[in-house]
Amino acid sequence: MATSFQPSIQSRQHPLIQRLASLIQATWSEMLQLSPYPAPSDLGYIEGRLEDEALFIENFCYQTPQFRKLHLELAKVGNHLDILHCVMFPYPQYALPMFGTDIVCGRGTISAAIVDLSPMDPDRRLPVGYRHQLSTLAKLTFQDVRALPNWGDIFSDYCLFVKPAHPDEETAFLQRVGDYLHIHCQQATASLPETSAAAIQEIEAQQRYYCAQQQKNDKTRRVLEKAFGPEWTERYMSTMLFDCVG
Ligand SMILES: C=CC1=C(C)C(=O)N/C1=C\C1=NC(=C\c2[nH]c(/C=C3\NC(=O)C(CC)=C3C)c(C)c2CCC(=O)O)/C(CCC(=O)O)=C1C
Repeated sequence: MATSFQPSIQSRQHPLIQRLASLIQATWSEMLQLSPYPAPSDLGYIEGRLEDEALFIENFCYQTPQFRKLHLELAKVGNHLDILHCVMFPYPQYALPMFGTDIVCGRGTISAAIVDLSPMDPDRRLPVGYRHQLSTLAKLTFQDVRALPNWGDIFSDYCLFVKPAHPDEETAFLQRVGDYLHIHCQQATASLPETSAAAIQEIEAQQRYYCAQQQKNDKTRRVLEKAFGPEWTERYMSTMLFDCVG
């Protein structure tokens, strides 16, 4: 498991991915009490073959008092597919949303840029503190807003899913990810753990549902299966990318 934020892949990826990876690292380092995450040692830095191209994956994992796992992943397929993936998994004792962002860049063009604070509440609403802070953010307009897939019922009303049309939209997306991340870290470090077993079980169930839905993303699965096969991909998606608690 890589333990420093000096990714060897980052410097060869699309500028927006490089900027977002740096923003995530800076925000985590400044706002959270990071400690190393004990992850499977064979999943820190991975190489595979996708048809006749190399697939490189680099994983950075941490934990904090509120989050059982902070996961930043940078992936590169040959020289035509760059990916940034990030999910923050709260301990089920904390009634916090799941922060997730994904950027997919094909042949130098960002085709998918998504960020969300996904509610873990049964009524699928974010905590009132989040809604209050999010409502103060300036409204953004993008030329190409993308439709969520069917498994995307986990995302909130604040989900931003776009294909940035030009560098200004890439910067606007980056800044909005920074806004969500800042609000999330502020809310998380101010939150107190639940004590009710029933409430904790409900949060755990919601987290399992989030992971189950994310594992239905066949666009992710297909890229990984081509390089590593179905068995390895199933293990990777269920233990590294979207490992549910329990
Ligand atoms: C918080 C949200 C979120 C998180 C955390 C997350 O992991 N995915 C998330 C969302 C999300 N991703 C999507 C798409 C794609 N994902 C990949 C691949 C990878 N993405 C990875 O993270 C990895 C591991 C490194 C790989 C390999 C590719 C190739 C695409 C197609 C690109 C495109 O459509 O232009 C879509 C659209 C799905 C659809 O329209 O059907 C959504 C909604």
